[in-house]
Amino acid sequence: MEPLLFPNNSDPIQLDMKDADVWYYPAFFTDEESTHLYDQLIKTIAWQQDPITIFGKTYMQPRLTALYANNTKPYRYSNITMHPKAFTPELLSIKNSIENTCDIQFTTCLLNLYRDGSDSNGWHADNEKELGQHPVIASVTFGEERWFHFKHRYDKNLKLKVKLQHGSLLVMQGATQENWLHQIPKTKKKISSRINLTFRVIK
Ligand SMILES: O=C(O)CCC(=O)C(=O)O
Ligand SMILES: [Fe+2]
Repeated sequence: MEPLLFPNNSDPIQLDMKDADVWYYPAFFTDEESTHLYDQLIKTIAWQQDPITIFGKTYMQPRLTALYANNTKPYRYSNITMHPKAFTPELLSIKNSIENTCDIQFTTCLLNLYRDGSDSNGWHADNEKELGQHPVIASVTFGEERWFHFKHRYDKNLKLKVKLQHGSLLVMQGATQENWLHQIPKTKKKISSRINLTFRVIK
């Protein structure tokens, strides 16, 4: 798979993906802001590790997660039901910055903490019923860079990977979740932690 390489600036790049609408902002937040936000989020978020059930088997999730929102609506995926906590000041400020760009009001943020290269997120689409049709998912990275893989659900020749940089924003919208799956694979490299925030609208 050919990796995509990007200049280090804040101009958005539309990924060349059939049946999808995906934008990448390599440096949405400055390096300094990103490091500050990483340090705050590591300390202030209520990170938890939940058991998940996939095809009838129960495992511990290979990463830590947390859910925050401006309402009390639960989010259900992989047989887990998460109940949100109220947005923290840092989450509200990040949400505000990306809302100005995405022109949409997010209700909810699902956070992931990949502690090292053995933490991962398997192939899936963000297509839960409560996200509605054609959801906008805005995904922010702080800390270690990780590869983000896409594969088309029906045209098996179509795949690509993007290295999500410290301070970057990836926006998936339109029919992306209907037609593509995504994952964060494990890596054998000795790497440190990555925080990911995915802002969503829960109806
Ligand atoms: O960590 C990431 O960049 C992806 C997270 C993700 O796909 C999800 O939480 O649905
Ligand atoms: Fe996802």
